[in-house]
Amino acid sequence: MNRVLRRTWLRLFAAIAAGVIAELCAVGLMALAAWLITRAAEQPALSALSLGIVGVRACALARGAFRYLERLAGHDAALRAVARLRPEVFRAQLGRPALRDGDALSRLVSDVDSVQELLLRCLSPAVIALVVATGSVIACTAVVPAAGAVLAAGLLVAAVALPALAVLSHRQDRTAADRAELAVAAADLVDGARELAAFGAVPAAVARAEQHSARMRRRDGRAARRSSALLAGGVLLQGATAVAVTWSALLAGQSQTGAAVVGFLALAAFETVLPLTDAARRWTEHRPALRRITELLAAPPIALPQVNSERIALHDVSAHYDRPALTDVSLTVEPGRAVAVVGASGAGKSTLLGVLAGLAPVSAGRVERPETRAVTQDAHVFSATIRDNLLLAAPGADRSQLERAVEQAGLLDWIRRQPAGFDTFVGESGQPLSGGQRQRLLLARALLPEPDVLLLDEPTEALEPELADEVLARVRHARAGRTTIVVTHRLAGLAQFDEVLVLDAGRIVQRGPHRELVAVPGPFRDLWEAEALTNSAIRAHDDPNAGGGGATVDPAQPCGVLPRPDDHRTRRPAARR
Ligand SMILES: Nc1ncnc2c1ncn2[C@@H]1O[C@H](COP(=O)(O)OP(=O)(O)OP(=O)(O)O)[C@@H](O)[C@H]1O
Repeated sequence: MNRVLRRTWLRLFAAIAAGVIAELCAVGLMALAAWLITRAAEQPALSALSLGIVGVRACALARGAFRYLERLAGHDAALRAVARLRPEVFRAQLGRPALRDGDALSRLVSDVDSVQELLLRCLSPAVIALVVATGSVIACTAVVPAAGAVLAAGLLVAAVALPALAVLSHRQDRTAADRAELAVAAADLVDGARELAAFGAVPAAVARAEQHSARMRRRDGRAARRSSALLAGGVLLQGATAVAVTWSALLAGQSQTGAAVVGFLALAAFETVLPLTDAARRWTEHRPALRRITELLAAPPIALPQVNSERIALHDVSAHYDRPALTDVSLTVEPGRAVAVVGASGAGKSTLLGVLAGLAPVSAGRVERPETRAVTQDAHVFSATIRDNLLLAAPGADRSQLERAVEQAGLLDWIRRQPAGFDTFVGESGQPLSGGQRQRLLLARALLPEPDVLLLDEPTEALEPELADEVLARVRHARAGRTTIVVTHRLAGLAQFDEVLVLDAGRIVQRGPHRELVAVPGPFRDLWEAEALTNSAIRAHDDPNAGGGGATVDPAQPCGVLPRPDDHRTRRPAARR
């Protein structure tokens, strides 16, 4: 953090210096004005007042000019700091666990903005207040020592006790949490409107959102009352201290002029110190953001995978999100091999693919890999034509290449049926695609540039079993001789792969050609047998005359879908997104 802000400190120092001069001028202006008024009441010769008149004028002009300079230099410094910090923060985030939701992402953006707030509305006012208050106390003490002590006491309460109360009051303030809850409730109402209506749950959901809103209103009211009380307390303290300072000056034998000068000086000094209450509240509000950014920047950089190898090799690679997702995985895939990755849900298949693609965090170990193309489950379909979506991967591809890619992905017939063909507009603001169409479009886009290494995460998950097998077979055929790694839940068609990796709880528990894995007892064989039993039970249910019991496992036969105890996706026709 310091490294990023280093070049900012000088500008910020200049801004603070300008702020200090502006506030000292404001204090001087008040003190001189008090002197001028009380001296004028004594009706001296005009020449006796001229110095005071010039002084008031000079202080007023200088105060305005230096306040302007302070704003200019302060905002310049803060904006430069934020401009430098933002790319650093994004860079630090690269390679770390992906932020899972928009809220976290926007926090990353607003966290950086908080630094600007902290510099301009907390740090700068605090330093200015400290210097000006000290200067005012010294000046007051020089005129009347007793009054200086009273002023010091008053300022101390305003600078310490009121901000402390503001911090305490802010800690009790749950407005931010309430706002977040209300936002979630509102998002549920909007996004889930159809489901709520279908289940007759709209009134209950609206009532819940209204409860949040009412609670927030009540808490907002309480917070506003607390902050007004602190404001009023500050103003009362300011007045009481000014009166006490004036009084103590008179008691010390000062003239009315001297007493008025220190009294007004005290009033002006408070003007600089009272904003500390608000600064303290802001500090409490923005400090967590500063902590998050400091931690992110201080964390050691994560080594990104090396992209200079012909083959893919993982050496004792581990990957963590908030808990381990891959543990000590070692793997070599020579160029041209076709590898299938199977395993239960949450076994770490997508993470492994992400590591191979350089998209998932590596917390230990070493990755060697060539340039890869990866199709992740949440790959994006752009609001554009089918052609534009495809050309994104290979801008120079001609029509026959486009047709070949979509044919391999099993989408050519559907595109031909569209009136606009390849010019059909799809995506957010275009024609809605079914899960299977979307998935095949993404697959075609990945196949189009014919990459040397292609990583596919469940590329046929949303397709009907027969079509899924057909598409996978076409992909294998099209990719013959090129490295292809496919995460899949379907056991059918695995015989086409050179090797099958079985993952369990983040570790590779078995690997080898399909025929070898299925021939020996082990995790893969268990999955295979379980699948065979499931399939025969389904067949028996569909056709009671066919007989369902006593299923035998024939390693030569495809099994269908890999069973997962908690799996709902095998029955779900649409893609996850
Ligand atoms: N971005 C993430 N942040 C935090 N945890 C994650 C993230 N992605 C995956 N995980 C966790 O890592 C573990 C492995 O997840 P992964 O998606 O790799 O499994 P998978 O075998 O592909 O599962 P599935 O078959 O359901 O897609 C899981 O426990 C999952 O909850």
